[in-house]
Amino acid sequence: MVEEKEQQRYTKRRRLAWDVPTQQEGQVRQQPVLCRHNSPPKREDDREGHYTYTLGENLTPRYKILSKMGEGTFGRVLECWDRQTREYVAIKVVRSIRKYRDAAMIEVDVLEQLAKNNKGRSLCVQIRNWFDYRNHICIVFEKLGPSLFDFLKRNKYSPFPVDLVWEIGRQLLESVAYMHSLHLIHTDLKPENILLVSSDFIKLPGHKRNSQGEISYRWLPKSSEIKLIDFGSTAYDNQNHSSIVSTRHYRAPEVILGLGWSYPCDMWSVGCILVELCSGEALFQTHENLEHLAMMERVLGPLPEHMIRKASRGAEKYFRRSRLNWPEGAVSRESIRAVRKLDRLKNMISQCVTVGGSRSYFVDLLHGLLKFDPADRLTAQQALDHPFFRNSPA
Ligand SMILES: Nc1ncnc2c1ncn2[C@@H]1O[C@H](COP(=O)(O)OP(=O)(O)OP(=O)(O)O)[C@@H](O)[C@H]1O
Repeated sequence: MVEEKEQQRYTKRRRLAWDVPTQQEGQVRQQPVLCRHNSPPKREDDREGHYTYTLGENLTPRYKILSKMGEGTFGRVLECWDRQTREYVAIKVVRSIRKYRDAAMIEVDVLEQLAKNNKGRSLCVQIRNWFDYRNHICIVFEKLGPSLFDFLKRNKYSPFPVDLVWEIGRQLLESVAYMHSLHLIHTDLKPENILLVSSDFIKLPGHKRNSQGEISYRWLPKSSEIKLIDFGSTAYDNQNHSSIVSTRHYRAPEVILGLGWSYPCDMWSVGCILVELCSGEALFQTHENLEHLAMMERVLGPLPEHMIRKASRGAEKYFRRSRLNWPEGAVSRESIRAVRKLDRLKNMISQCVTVGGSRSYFVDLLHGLLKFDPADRLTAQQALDHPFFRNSPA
């Protein structure tokens, strides 16, 4: 499922989710809907087990399908009109394949736990309903805005201002601290799974001009309020954690080395996300374990020897005489160049954050989140108590 996820990220990166033309939606809304409250005739699912639908038709008599909002490994997310509550909702229609149906039921269970109090409801996407329709588990969510990834893309991968990173980082850590307090580990934190609550944004003139001398514009969210989504890979603390988890770029070293993982794997992902928001680009742009570890060493220094010694059978091949087999083991010159292009964390951040005081706190926080040894990594609560968050960046 994880390998599929890695490929998915690339389809995702090309996909326009948030900027789907509204014209399409508008056309659909104007179409007369025949048999308003009937379900369409039953059709075959597509080859991947996705539900086949046409915009404007019903998903059960209650929901009318308006547009496609996104797609992931588990299924498609459709914008629908809920005739009963008279509100727009986002419905994840899960693929009709056993493993995804089972994972969806775990997601429903997790969502119900998260929604037990106001805090959870304000930090994580709210589930409104769920049902089993034509062998597809359908999870009805409150409708949220674009993901942080959509926003980065919209801004041509230019960095977020540091005060926005501060606001987003604080809320992200609060959601993760809340999940951890319920003994839940998200395991798939990434900018695609963090949604802005509102789709409203403002357009500001940037400092730069393009090659034709025109001013370039940048978009900023009107509200920085965010919520976590996608609990399909969430794990309970009491499970055996030896499998490969997380989308590649946000995957912690203990996962790659096969050392087993727990709450700290989420904290590593948070560290990678904060750097990405600040620089505009994924910190570790790689598809391959040895290159990934080499990138980590380039940015953060050498891996601790005790972690190398404990590396699983599958990961031993990345080391020679207790050190990373790099650059000797590199698959290509491009790979060596990609690693060499990276700078130490402190220097990377200095280029993106110019405000002196918050910069040194930020670097210190990131070093705490990106500690190789999961036992030394900051917990979500410790990160929230870090001076970076105790002092306003402005
Ligand atoms: N409540 C929501 N409101 C608006 N958009 C949403 C909502 N939930 C999901 N989406 C959109 O649908 C996309 C896919 O959703 P989600 O990540 O839950 O699916 P998935 O199949 O579990 O994905 P993954 O492959 O990452 O596990 C999201 O990236 C987002 O763009």
